[in-house]
Amino acid sequence: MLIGLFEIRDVRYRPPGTEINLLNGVSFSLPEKRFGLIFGRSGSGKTTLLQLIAGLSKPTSGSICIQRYGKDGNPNQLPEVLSPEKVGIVFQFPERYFVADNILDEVTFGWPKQRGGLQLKELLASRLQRAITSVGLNGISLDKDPHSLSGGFKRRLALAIQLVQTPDLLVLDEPLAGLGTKMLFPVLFNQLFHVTNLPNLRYMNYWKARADVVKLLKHLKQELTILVVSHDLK
Ligand SMILES: Nc1ncnc2c1ncn2[C@@H]1O[C@H](COP(=O)(O)OP(=O)(O)OP(=O)(O)O)[C@@H](O)[C@H]1O
Repeated sequence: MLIGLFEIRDVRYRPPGTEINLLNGVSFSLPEKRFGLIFGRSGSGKTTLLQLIAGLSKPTSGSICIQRYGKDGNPNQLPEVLSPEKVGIVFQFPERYFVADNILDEVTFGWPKQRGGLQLKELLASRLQRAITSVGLNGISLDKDPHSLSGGFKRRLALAIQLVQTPDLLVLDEPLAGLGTKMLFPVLFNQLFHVTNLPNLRYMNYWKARADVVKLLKHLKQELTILVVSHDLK
């Protein structure tokens, strides 16, 4: 059986017009259908790396490719350059980039505008159905305004938007950012001292959003290769 690896080989990146390399010889590999985490302090270049992997900018040197290996562990063909169409990227705080006023338009925003044949329409409709189901949005009306969704459901929608494109690799920048981090103290305080008057439910909902997104990523990693960057190892 062939094993495919996403390989980042000695990648360097210097933004055009600048003198400093933001990335200096980054190399790693991630097997297909596995979950990878890149952990690093703020400003270490994580977002820059994801943007290169997603094809939003080009490495100054080095390569980003898929390499397939045979049973004997040797490459069985030339590496294939990772094309941007095969990568879905979910930015930090993806809800800030929502543009439509209903979920259906948001998910289908990047779809071909020209009139496709019935086959294309059926294909797109089935992809939409799969994406919506796999992120657990199927109970929600597609007429709903994306901005009215809860924090966790906004993240689900952001994932569905990418899944519709059926990427081979999904890269996520700080997927839990803004979901519950500031809520730790009130929840702990309430649990420790059993204060009944705190607006506990709201805090708990934030924590639920975090747990929901983690659960969803665990579910998605069965079918997809996922790479997450975060400054928060926990
Ligand atoms: N186009 C650019 N020109 C010059 N410097 C840049 C450019 N883009 C990013 N930087 C700088 O490169 C460094 C790495 O940025 P990057 O956003 O990749 O880090 P990060 O690890 O994702 O940080 P955070 O966790 O805070 O998002 C930062 O110091 C940033 O200010």
